[in-house]
Amino acid sequence: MADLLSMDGVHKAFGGLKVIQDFSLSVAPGARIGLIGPNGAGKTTIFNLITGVYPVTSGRIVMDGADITRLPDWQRARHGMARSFQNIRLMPHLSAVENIMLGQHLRARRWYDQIAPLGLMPRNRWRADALAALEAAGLARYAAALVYNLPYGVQKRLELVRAAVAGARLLMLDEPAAGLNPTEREELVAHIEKMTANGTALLVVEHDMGFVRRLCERVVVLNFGQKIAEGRPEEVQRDPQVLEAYLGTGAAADAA
Ligand SMILES: Nc1ncnc2c1ncn2[C@@H]1O[C@H](COP(=O)(O)OP(=O)(O)OP(=O)(O)O)[C@@H](O)[C@H]1O
Repeated sequence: MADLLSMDGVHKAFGGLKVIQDFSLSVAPGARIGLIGPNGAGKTTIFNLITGVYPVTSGRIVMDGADITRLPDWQRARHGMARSFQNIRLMPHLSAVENIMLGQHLRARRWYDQIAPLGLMPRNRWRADALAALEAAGLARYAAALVYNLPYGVQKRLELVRAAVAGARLLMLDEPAAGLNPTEREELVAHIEKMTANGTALLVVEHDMGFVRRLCERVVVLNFGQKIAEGRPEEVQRDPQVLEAYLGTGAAADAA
């Protein structure tokens, strides 16, 4: 099957500092991949290179057959990638349903969606669709609530609904489990599984290996900007190079 996303021989340097070296990655449609590694290994930089926050120094990034290496970030989003907990941050002073409608706006491609003034027919249709998406996600009771009044775990789930209505085929989650209690974490795992059951691919940066094991069938390990291992979570966790990379860090205990 053709890759949804591929990175080929990607390098990134900030001045003289080589942060990513010869990194390649293939994400098939519907794949669920965890990106792990010690602090400062380059995980967030990989997300920034995929989404176009930073240009690559060299190498190539292809999304769904299109070379996106030199595209600005907003054009990359149009190719169906959404990054949660960063560039699709919720608007706290809008209601849950209004936040979901912002996601729909991202997807609006038809001419009448683009030009119709807010408040007319498309807006009503978007509201109905947004309510349906909240209902399907089990979050309908929060539709009218202002986001800043909602529990953190619910806010994270709302971000996923928004990415889904924006038509994301690749969902990139940056430390989704951070700051969640065990119950919220379980709810988030169940929710992510539900939101990606339609074949949305998942790329997750996460320190919580339990969370990664639950969600991902494949794990890529970065250390000092280089890929040092890739495989099923249980294989990768036994890899001597991976154990070495984690030695002496807080994550070593999780990875063991
Ligand atoms: N804009 C920048 N300018 C200079 N150096 C940068 C920049 N962004 C990241 N770096 C450096 O790149 C390296 C990788 O950072 P990155 O944030 O990608 O790591 P990470 O694996 O996400 O770490 P963490 O788990 O701590 O979030 C670090 O040495 C960092 O200081």
